[in-house]
Amino acid sequence: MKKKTIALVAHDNRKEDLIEWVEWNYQILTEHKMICTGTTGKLVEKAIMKKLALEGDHGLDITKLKSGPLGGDQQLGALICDGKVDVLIFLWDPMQPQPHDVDVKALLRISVLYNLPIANNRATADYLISSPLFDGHEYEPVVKDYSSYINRMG
Ligand SMILES: O=C(CO)COP(=O)(O)O
Repeated sequence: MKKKTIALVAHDNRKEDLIEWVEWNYQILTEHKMICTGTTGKLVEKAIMKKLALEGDHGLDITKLKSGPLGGDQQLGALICDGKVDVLIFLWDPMQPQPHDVDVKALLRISVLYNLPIANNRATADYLISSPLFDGHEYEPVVKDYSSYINRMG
């Protein structure tokens, strides 16, 4: 089975939700690579370590980017442009304005542009993680052909 790279991101008011979801799904998640924005990553790592009763140098495949408002969303967007992310679980907060709203919008836009499977709420995250395409299958999203746009002369 080819490991997928799962990006996990949650705004502060949605972190509890994401961690609960991670606790439900840690067995599947730990079969893949995880990449998170900074604070989310620390919480995800802590939750999985607790589930697996791990300590210290745990060997989990989890990358922590910068915190979202400090550029983590943009780092993740760049990885998506480079085809380095397979799935994005991004529980964003619909009830609170974010100081980095433009970065959030950019991350969502780039995810749609590259036809990335994205979940912005737990129900969709449940559907994604239980899809046969999530575990055990290769899946290459079809990306629209932008060559005429790339080759335009202005
Ligand atoms: O703000 C975020 C996404 O927009 C999440 O960042 P943190 O995981 O660092 O809290």
